[in-house]
Amino acid sequence: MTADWQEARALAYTAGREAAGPTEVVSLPDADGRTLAEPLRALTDLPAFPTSSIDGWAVRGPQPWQPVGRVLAGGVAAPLERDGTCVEIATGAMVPAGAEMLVRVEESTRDAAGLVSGQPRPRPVPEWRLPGEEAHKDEELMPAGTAVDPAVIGVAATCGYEVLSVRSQPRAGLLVFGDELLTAGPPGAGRVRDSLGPQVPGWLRRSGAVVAPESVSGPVQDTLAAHLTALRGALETNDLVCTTGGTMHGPVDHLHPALAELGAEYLVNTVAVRPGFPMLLARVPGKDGRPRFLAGLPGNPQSAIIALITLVAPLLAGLQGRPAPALAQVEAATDVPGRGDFTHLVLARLDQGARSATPVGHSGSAMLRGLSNAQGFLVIRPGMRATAGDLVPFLHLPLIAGERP
Ligand SMILES: Nc1nc2c(c(=O)[nH]1)N[C@H]1C(S)=C(S)[C@@H](COP(=O)(O)OP(=O)(O)OC[C@H]3O[C@@H](n4cnc5c(N)ncnc54)[C@H](O)[C@@H]3O)O[C@H]1N2
Ligand code: MOO
Repeated sequence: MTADWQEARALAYTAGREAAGPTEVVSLPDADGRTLAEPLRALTDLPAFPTSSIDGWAVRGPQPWQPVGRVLAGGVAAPLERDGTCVEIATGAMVPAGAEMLVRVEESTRDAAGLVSGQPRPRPVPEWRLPGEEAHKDEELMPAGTAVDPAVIGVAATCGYEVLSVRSQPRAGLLVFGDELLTAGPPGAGRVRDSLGPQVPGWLRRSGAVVAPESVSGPVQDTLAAHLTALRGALETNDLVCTTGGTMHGPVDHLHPALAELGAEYLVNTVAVRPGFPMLLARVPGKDGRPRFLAGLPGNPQSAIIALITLVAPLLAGLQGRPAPALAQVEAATDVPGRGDFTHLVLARLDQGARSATPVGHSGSAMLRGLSNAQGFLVIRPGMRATAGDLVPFLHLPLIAGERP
């Protein structure tokens, strides 16, 4: 049955969550781009000890102060036991017990006898960082499901972690269907270039999947036998197999018959969205007991990318244990028509501040020029239309920062 667009996204996400991959323990550098499988907790107070934020003197009692030692970053300071004494201290060094103030070196003097005088900066602004100022021991700093980026890795290192528990990365493959497709040279004489084989792996990777080069193949011959062989092979080694084309019921559309042969269970079979209507998502039992997924992307190139961000991106988010991809809200810069009972996804370009979006040209479902000029889609829900100035949901393409400024 045709699913509502929002429901289809939710179904895909839930199916992914239910099949989320096992946990792996990886080194901090290898955790980049992965997802926390457990909350990240502070292992100690942070800072773990009172830490000088200046180069100068740690002093006790009234001045002048007799220097009795020196403490550098990395050292353990002996306590200051008597009034009228101080130790020389470096930025990052542990403040000795007994110290009452820190005096900056440039705000201090030494007399001929070596005694130090100076003006400590008045409290409550101490010149040192107090234990627990940034985090308390066992405090949750980030929940499970957090995407690991370089800053998260930095926090984990600050806390003292060497490894992180992360979700395994879903492995995805791609099978391109269509005897009319060329893999080299310009289109003509009834044939078109395959524009999905070269681009879909990039979108999958940006959505968190690992795509091995040997898991991308096509064009697969337009016969049921060839489809079955290719699908069985791809499902052996991948958690998710995307196919392009053949989602309809034309004379050489073999996807549905192949799914029947494989005993696949449809989670979504057509979505009330324009473009992209014939997209599908199915689940196939894996030999190891874990389910495999099959996403059928329609052949029209823009429709295929819409199916990717409608079904595949939420599925991959679920498989990685991440939150479902959220919609933004932006102002429609112009009037945007609806599509009756269908959700209308309208390729649009965000303005500099990403507050408003303007539909782009060349956005037919068989075209890709508009896609390469947009950051995502304005979402016009069934029965709706937008008037310039209305706040409208916006679905981002999974672009990396800086890719479409
Ligand atoms: N009788 C009907 N026919 C069609 C309907 C319909 O409702 N009734 N819907 C149309 C819509 S909408 C779409 S979308 C397509 C989806 O069809 P398929 O998924 O079966 O895709 P194909 O027929 O294989 O190809 C459609 C179109 O896309 C071109 N194509 C396919 N793969 C690629 C590729 N990798 N790179 C570039 N271009 C590709 C293909 O040559 C066709 O032009 O069905 C409509 N028909
Ligand atoms: O639904 Mo088709 O996917 O409009 O081009």
